[in-house]
Amino acid sequence: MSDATATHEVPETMWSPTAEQAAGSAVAEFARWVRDQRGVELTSATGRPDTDYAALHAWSVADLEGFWSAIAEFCGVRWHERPERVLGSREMPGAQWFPGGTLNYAEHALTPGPGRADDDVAVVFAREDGLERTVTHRELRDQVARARAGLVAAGVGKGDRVVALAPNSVETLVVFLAAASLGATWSSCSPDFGVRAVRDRFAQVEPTVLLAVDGYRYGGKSFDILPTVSALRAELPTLRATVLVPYLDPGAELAGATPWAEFTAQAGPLEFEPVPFDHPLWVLYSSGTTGLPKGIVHGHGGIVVEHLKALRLQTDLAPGDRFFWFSTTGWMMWNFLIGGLLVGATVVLYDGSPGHPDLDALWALAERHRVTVFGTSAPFVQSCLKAGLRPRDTHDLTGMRALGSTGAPLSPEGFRWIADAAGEHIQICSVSGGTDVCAAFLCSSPTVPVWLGELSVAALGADVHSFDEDGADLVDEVGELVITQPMPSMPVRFWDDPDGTRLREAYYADYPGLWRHGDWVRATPRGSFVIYGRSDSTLNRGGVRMGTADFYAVVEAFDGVADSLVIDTTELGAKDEGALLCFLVLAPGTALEDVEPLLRKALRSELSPRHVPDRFVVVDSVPRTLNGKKCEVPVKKILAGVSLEKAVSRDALQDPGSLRPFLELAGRV
Ligand SMILES: CC(=O)CC(=O)O
Repeated sequence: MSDATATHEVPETMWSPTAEQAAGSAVAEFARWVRDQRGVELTSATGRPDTDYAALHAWSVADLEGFWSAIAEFCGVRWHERPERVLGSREMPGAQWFPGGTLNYAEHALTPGPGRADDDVAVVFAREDGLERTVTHRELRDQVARARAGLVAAGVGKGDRVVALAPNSVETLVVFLAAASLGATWSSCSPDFGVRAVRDRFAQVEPTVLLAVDGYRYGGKSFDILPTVSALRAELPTLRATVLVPYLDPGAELAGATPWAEFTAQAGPLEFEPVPFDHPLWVLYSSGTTGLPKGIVHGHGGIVVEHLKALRLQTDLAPGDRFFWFSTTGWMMWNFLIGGLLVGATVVLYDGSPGHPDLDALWALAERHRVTVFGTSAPFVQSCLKAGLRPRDTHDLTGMRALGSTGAPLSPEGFRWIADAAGEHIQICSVSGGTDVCAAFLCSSPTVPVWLGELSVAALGADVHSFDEDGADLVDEVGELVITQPMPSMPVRFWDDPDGTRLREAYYADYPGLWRHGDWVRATPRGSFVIYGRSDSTLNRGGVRMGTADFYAVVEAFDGVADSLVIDTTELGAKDEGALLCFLVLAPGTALEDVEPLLRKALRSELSPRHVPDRFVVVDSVPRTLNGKKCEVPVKKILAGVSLEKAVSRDALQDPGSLRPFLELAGRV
């Protein structure tokens, strides 16, 4: 694959830790700890092995057992039964982590530890209409114990499934922790999901209890979802109870449902069922644009050690920090966000539109609640940039030390905007991984600089490679992102995939025994990475292949372009065979004639003449999944003549109507 943007020069440094910051970080403390406690002498050329991330990473993948056992001990994993060893089998798929060990996720989130006192705030909750609430660690434990008693009364035990059609709110978190404490398995959908999308997910896991709200607020409007909840209950015959949180209307009721107040009326004991390391903690779902969404099962232990590592070491999160990431309960970033509790940080939950009443809302929230680590998506950064926002001029963001971005590659302009408009003191943590591992393969470290347009490092314990088609390593060339050794948070299995066929097909078909993630990536000689988009939606122009992220970075840098979607129909025998099509959502007041010549010129000079689209087509909106990802592959299929039903599950989309122009183009309406 060629890479038209790679200059092979070291890009501008956007942020760099001071020597004191680096040495004072938890990751440096960990490096000193492994030297002192485990006798690991890191091979470092810098003279400061504790802040030499490359040396630590090299050890973490050369000695997986040593590394993950050190993480478990350094981060204080609470074993009930101690594991016999770290890795039983290391074969992928099917690696056996910490066999014999038992533990419980909820115990890690709820047990007081150094630096977190009972009366410290565990959770800050804010809703877009101004409703706010804080919950201390003591209150959170009490609430979880009550919900646990409620679940027990409903007959929930180890291995049962508890599902939630509920927002990013305190009640949702409480019931998740209560379910986990019992060894029950959790699954959640955001309340804006339609009945079919929720049924396609929840019916698979045959839940015992459903947690639901009466409605939600988004973009200044209230949405009553009681009809959805009723319809859903009718489709889930295994349900023994529905718990209703009166989230919008304090008087809301649903026949046959247990009101929240009644469900949590009993003060119960807070106990933690010890479960095996790979016992199902939750089921997440693959984006599910076609067929039934795949249920990705993660284990208690895998998530505990992965999130401890990611949050304590890579993010430097600790008690006293306030951790925010904009997410709904239908995206894995919710699961990652609440992991802040594992390291004693305060988690800041936000429910609503990130753009209501305007794009300032989350920056105001960050100031009001003194957020220290602020997470968002690359499209949100792009929107703020386009809107000309300068939050540093209107808010005190001096306490914000890191800004995380994910969901799509963050453009170089996005990096510049964060430094310029939010603050150059902020470490830009562009991270990439996926629902599949509920984690990032590529991320940041408090000991490593941030280079323009790059993800600073491969995560510790993640053996990340860029491979060519023959499985040879590439440096400074774009290849397939491949993980060559097991990680503890890889799926324990897919739901209802008894012989593992679907799991193998999803990740292990191309490079047997190795995890192919489906992203284009360039590994730089500095140890940093650049993501070029999904490898299954490549732009292939006369053999010159490029990820779509490059394309969007050029096109969406124009003020007149609000959103875009690029589809290369070359390889699909599509109706428009061989055409590169660029769909544009134009900003108000912009005409295609104004921007098209400029876009052609910019794409020609910044990418290549082959990447100038054959046609630009104006559309009202870009089809996105419920998690906000652009539907490149489904649209490509529609244009190739695949039937709508096979190309995409309409209920998995934010706005199924957004498909219409593509169906028209394919001559289907
Ligand atoms: C960490 C991630 O990879 C999140 C996402 O983009 O879904």
